Amino acid sequence: VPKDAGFELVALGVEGGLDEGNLSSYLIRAKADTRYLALDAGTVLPGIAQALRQGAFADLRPADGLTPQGQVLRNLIAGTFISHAHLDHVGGLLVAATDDAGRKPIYGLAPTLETLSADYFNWQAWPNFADRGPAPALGRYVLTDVVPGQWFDVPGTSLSACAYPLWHDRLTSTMLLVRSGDAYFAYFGDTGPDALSGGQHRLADIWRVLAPLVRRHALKGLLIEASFPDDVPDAQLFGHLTPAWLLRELDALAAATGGTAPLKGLPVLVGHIKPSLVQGRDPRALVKTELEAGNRQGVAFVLPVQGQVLRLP
Ligand SMILES: Nc1ncnc2c1ncn2[C@@H]1O[C@@H]2COP(=O)(O)O[C@H]2[C@H]1O
Repeated sequence: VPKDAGFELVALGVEGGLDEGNLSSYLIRAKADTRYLALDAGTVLPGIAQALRQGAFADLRPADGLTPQGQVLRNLIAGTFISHAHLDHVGGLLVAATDDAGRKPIYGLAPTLETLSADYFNWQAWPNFADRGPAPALGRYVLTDVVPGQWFDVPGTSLSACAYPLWHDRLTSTMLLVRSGDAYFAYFGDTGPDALSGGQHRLADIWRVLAPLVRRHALKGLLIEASFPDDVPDAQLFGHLTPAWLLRELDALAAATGGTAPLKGLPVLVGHIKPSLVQGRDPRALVKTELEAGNRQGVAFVLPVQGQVLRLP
């Protein structure tokens, strides 16, 4: 294994709602690379600012008369993957678009990009910074449909990636499997458990894909959601996971790999926890406690905080 294998992740936004300054967005790069692929874009510029305050992007050199925040946005983000077009996964990209560099790819499944185009980049909700839709199409972003199960390269990086559909209530969300050399990382957009999906088996299909990678320790980690603590009833999950449902899905991954052993120590990053407006309730603490209490597979749960840099060797 080359010593520069593996990934670096920067958490730009980690929460599952309510705080528009801290919504799902992560940057990922291969350790040997300079540039990142953004994984969702709920909160972008405030997340970059927070990461800079915490010492991220240490190799940044003054360039182009830009602020450090501007350099990261314009020069270090090579493209963006959108798991689904919900506002809390695209808002940061839209707001930053006025000052982003072109032409950058936005990757997503066809229906996701069609929603982006029709409902945001339409000159009514927002100027059309995309390369399709109502004229003039400014072309700063190249909407790039990806096909489930088909690998594509991310120009400007050594990454390639492959999308898999996920069940998310009334729409399709996406898992992106990211690859650099023989190192893999699985980024899950919002998803509910197979058992509540009305007979779909999106996660089971994905566990079958990931199992051989887990078995030979090529999967360096995964990032998945646990939106609500366990006391939220199934009928109010709206296509999301709780710790109990996530733990059951990890059992399914273990079964697909042929046992618990390969999962020991696997970094499982957990995001999209929804803050609560109820006095005294701390969903983040509840989710963490519930995950640790039920950690039958011995994975390494991590709850990233905004601005954190995570290294996955
Ligand atoms: N039927 C519903 N009733 C009330 N709230 C909902 C309903 N469906 C979705 N939501 C909320 O709307 C949010 C949209 O983003 P999320 O999927 O993260 O989480 C969803 C829930 O918090």
